[in-house]
Amino acid sequence: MSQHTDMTSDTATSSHADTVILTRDLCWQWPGQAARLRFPDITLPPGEHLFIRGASGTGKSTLLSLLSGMNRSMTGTLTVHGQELTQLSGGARDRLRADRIGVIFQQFNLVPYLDTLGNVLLPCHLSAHRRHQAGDSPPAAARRLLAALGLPEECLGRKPARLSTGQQQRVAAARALIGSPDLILADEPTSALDTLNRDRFVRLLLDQAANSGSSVVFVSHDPALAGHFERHLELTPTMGDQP
Ligand SMILES: Nc1ncnc2c1ncn2[C@@H]1O[C@H](COP(=O)(O)OP(=O)(O)OP(=O)(O)O)[C@@H](O)[C@H]1O
Repeated sequence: MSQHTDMTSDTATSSHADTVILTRDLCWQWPGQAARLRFPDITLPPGEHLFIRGASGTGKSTLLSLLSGMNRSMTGTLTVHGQELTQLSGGARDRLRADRIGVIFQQFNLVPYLDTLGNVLLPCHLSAHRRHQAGDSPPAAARRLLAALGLPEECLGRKPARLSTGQQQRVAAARALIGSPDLILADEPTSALDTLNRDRFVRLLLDQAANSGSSVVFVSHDPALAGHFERHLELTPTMGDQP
């Protein structure tokens, strides 16, 4: 049986109409896997920061793939920015993600042939909404974000292969933040960093998200990061839960 601890619903104070994420009874089964992943319900109001913790294999990345619309939940309901993702086509979910969601992947997924500025500006090329939100000069907005995240100026023209892991992480964060998306999803982006840099990065990310009013869902196996977040959710192993 699935045993999750849901602390978001308990602390939710807003109505369901006033949410960035609202999920009920989500589950997913990967092809070839006997166990079905069942996820606790989430109610996340605009501008709030949710920390999702769980050991390796408990389904953190899978849950983010459902929240971002990359995969479609097999059951239940999932509303992001008022749109029911389980009812949308793959193309419509891609559109919603481009316009409303910034994703920081575990391995950053920077485009190797683009330099730092090119990578950060990518969402503005994929979405007119994000371009509009980035203001009169998206390149200037990108530079401001990168400076706020502590990336040295000399890195702006470099491709990802010539950046350190911590620098790549800042580029990935700026790419997620540009154009002030309603929601930022971050998948263990700090796993390669030491404790001091990890805490600094999380603080910078959350401060920038707060500046733009973006909600954040941050997943990690590391409980030490929980103190940076006002909302918490724990995923626990499914213990052989069968369909
Ligand atoms: N593409 C896939 N095909 C088949 N099974 C998968 C796939 N991706 C993940 N799984 C399985 O789904 C379960 C949850 O994986 P997931 O990557 O979501 O966990 P996680 O909590 O993010 O793990 P980690 O902390 O190690 O990144 C695991 O049992 C994993 O083996």
